[in-house]
Amino acid sequence: MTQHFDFLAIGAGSGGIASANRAAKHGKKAAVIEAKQIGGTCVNVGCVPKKAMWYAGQIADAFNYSHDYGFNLSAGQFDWSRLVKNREAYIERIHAAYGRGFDANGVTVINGFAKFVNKNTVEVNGEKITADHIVIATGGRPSIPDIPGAEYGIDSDGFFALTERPESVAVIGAGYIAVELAGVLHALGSDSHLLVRKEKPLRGFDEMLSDTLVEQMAKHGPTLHTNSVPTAVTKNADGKLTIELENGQSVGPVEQVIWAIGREPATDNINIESTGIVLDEKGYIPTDKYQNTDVKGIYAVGDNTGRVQLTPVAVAAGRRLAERLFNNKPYEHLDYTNVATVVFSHPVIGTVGLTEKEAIAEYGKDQVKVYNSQFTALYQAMTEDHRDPTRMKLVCVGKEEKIVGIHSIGFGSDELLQGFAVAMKMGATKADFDNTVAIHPTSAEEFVTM
Ligand SMILES: Cc1cc2nc3c(=O)[nH]c(=O)nc-3n(C[C@H](O)[C@H](O)[C@H](O)COP(=O)(O)OP(=O)(O)OC[C@H]3O[C@@H](n4cnc5c(N)ncnc54)[C@H](O)[C@@H]3O)c2cc1C
Ligand SMILES: NC(=O)c1ccc[n+]([C@@H]2O[C@H](COP(=O)([O-])OP(=O)(O)OC[C@H]3O[C@@H](n4cnc5c(N)ncnc54)[C@H](O)[C@@H]3O)[C@@H](O)[C@H]2O)c1
Repeated sequence: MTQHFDFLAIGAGSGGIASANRAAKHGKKAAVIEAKQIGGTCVNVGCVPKKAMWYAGQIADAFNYSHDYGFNLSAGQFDWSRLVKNREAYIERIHAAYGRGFDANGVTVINGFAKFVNKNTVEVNGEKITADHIVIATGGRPSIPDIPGAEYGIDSDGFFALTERPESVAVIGAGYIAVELAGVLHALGSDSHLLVRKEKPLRGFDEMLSDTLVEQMAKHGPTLHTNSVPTAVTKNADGKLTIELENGQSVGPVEQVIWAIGREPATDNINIESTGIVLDEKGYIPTDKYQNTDVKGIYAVGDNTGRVQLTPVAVAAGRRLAERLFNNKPYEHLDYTNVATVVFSHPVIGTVGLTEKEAIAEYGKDQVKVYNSQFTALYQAMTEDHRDPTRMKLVCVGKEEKIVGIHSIGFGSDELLQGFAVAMKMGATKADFDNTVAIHPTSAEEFVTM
């Protein structure tokens, strides 16, 4: 018999789970269909395991500082497999918590791969399911380049599957994932190389952030190879890998090659054509600001819409969709501007709003005022070898100096940003920041004392 739901989410990742739970809380008969593991990318092969590995890197850094703080310690033998075991056990606890949440809300979980039959019907494990409202929340997957030997490399999913620490590794890419994984591997003792196609990583970020990252990487980070476009990967007799570059040079041999060159939407294999939806040229699902596709009753949220690819964005879009559909809020939608984000690099970056360049392009040079600050965080000021500068920038516009960009790199930049992002979203000016008494001694206080 065909099962029917009020609301059906294809994909139980960040967006699917959030929307289905919210629909069920409003009394709707809701279901999620998941082909792999509940929690999707973020929980299983993204934010969560990445942050656990990043914390391991932070602990390794703390060992390096410990002597200056009076301890006679060294990192000693690091057991990668124990870290992975504990990380995966934590992820299992998250799966269980999601299960309890579904039970409490009355959301049905269907395991299997869903394909559309028509705009109201999907097929899973040979069974048909219909729904009044269907949200496509299928996320994305890592891209692999089309070059000889690319298959010798692994992607971020493969990184999380590693059961041993590679002695040497080349990470290819210049975005979030590349700098995060290269930074973690370096901190945990692998001989790490980061290969970027142009002159530096994180080129879309404020120059101050990317330049500081490059400067500190040169002192104690992975080896950065700029202008390095891979053309082939070759496997040597001992199993090690060498990356051939367009400029005639090569990098390697290394034990592992990790591709971190971007992600593609998981929309190509769900028979979406049968619904009448037409994908854009990159395979993303076009949606309006209400997450509506061109077909009535079908919506899309999260990474497969080609907007900001972050978990809280998928969650917020999914929840707002359910609020709009089932809680009498016809105009509820997500504002995609000024989304704060953290790059868990070494050192960590927190950023929200416009870069200095973007602000000048949008408002004109005479309208933009920038405040910069550089200092050594007290945590590192105590250490002999790691007195790296923390750098912060406020980008302000107009006579009233409305804050349109907040950028920070250095110890604590991750945790300090959220509150400042609230202030910026509320329209704070530089004077509002100045009127706020500082919390001392912290790094965050620098933003109200510039
Ligand atoms: C290495 C890495 C680190 C990241 N770190 C961060 C971070 O620190 N902070 C942050 O905010 N974001 C981070 N992200 C991004 C974040 O994980 C994504 O933005 C988020 O998971 C997107 O959620 P989603 O619901 O769109 O898709 P996903 O979480 O990818 O979920 C989609 C789900 O749909 C399932 N699925 C796909 N097709 C079907 C089908 N036909 N039938 C049934 N099920 C299907 C998939 O198996 C998957 O479980 C990271 C991503 C990666 C790869
Ligand atoms: N901390 C976080 O919040 C976090 C962490 C990881 C991922 N994410 C999200 O996931 C998304 C995907 O991350 P990502 O790092 O895969 O993508 P990305 O788009 O951030 O970066 C991909 C990089 O690969 C480079 N590249 C593309 N093709 C290449 C090629 N053939 N050879 C060499 N380099 C190539 C690009 O220039 C780009 O710099 C991010 O945009 C982000 O939204 C967020």
